[in-house]
Amino acid sequence: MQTLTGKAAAYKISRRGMLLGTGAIAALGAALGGAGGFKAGHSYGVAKAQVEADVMQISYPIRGTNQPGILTPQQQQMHTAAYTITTDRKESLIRLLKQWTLAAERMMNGELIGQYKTFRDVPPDDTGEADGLGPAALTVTFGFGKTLFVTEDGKDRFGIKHKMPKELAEGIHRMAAEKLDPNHCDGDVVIQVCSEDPMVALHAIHNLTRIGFGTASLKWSQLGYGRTSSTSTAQKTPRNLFGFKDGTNNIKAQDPQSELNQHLWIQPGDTPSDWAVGGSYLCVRKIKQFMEVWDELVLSEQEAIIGRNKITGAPLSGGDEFTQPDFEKKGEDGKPLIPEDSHVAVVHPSHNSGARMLRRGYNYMEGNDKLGRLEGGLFFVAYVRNPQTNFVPVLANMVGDAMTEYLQHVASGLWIIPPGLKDGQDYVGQTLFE
Ligand SMILES: C=CC1=C(C)c2cc3[nH]c(cc4nc(cc5[nH]c(cc1n2)c(C)c5CCC(=O)O)C(CCC(=O)O)=C4C)c(C)c3C=C
Ligand SMILES: [Fe+2]
Repeated sequence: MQTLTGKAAAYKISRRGMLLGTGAIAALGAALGGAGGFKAGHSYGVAKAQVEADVMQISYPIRGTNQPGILTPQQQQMHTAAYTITTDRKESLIRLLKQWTLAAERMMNGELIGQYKTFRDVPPDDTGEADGLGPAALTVTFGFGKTLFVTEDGKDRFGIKHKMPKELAEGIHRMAAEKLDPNHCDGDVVIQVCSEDPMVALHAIHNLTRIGFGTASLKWSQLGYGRTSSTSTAQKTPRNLFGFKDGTNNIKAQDPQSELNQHLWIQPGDTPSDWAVGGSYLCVRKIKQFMEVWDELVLSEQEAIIGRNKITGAPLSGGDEFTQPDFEKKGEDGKPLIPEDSHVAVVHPSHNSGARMLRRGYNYMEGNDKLGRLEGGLFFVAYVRNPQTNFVPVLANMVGDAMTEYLQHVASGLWIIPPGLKDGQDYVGQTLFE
């Protein structure tokens, strides 16, 4: 096993030593959106190609206080996979976590994960489909499910049950509008891969799954294309499949550290023996959106259901996209301008004991059903410090949400996210096993 090299810089663009930082994605948006004033034709084509090439060179480090892929500027592509650990031997699990960590670091650096072209008489270590593409802002984020700590029949196979936080053990209870497929829920280990390039994301899960053969078997996997949140103020707010701006009032990397500590990162005293300080919880809901029904609602109905203007994203109480909603403000008819059962009113922190979450979801589209209806929706992803205060009650409140009629929750999952890899550590989650 080779040791990890680590990276001191928060992130880098290797080619031409050009640092773009969180503005890189904004620069891409500005150039591609024409905001920078590029004229049509040759110069636009050259600029677009240049920005795309630069984005392919963005790389993030695996080492740090927190894992990458959470507060990292949200990338456009996602491939998330959940695995069943098929061994009962702790040493085999740790060996797998070391191999996964090393492979993740290599791929995040834009490197191949082992010998690829050298020996013609053995299968190459790397599956190869991202050769030459660059790191493309790849992040690999690991999480541990309840069943890694204790199996469904109560077995403590890795001797870590005493380190399972009660917030994970409680899970996510049954909710309104759900028809969950158990084969697509939870999992012993989850790996969330995000990138600006679809092939780079697919390649990472392909390689990691291959490394797991014999120790970890793929339970389910999910592709997401088109982010539905922003995690940095430098990013333009994207839209979801109902056509609304999504991710406006999200936790962002630029928020005060005190706010991030209160709502996002696990703090001392939160988990047994503090093994997960600097970690978080990953809460997932795969939500089918009934687009054909939604698309026939008149614009004002759609806006009343969300509580925001469809074009600008501003709250119906007025202002611009980033004005805070005023739930007291009434219209001429004496009713609140933002309906009480609108999505924004139901999930807003002011109606949920101040609870906030970092949303990091993706649109998905998986063909169509037998009646020709699109099979698509939102792969909802939220990171929180405590799922039982910051996620589950908000989700439960959606029973009174006017949008719920147009949704069906089809999958669900909860995992604890270990902290970032520290110097001297050689696998993600090491503090859990020591
Ligand atoms: C339990 C948490 C949430 C689920 C599930 C959820 C599903 C869901 N949301 C949209 C569309 C929008 N959501 C918006 C805001 C918003 N949503 C949640 C939580 C859940 N959404 C929160 C906490 C917030 C922020 C509320 C606030 O502080 O103002 C918005 C408005 C724009 C924004 O701020 O992002 C939209 C639009 C869909 C379509 C959906 C399920 C498919
Ligand atoms: Fe929402």
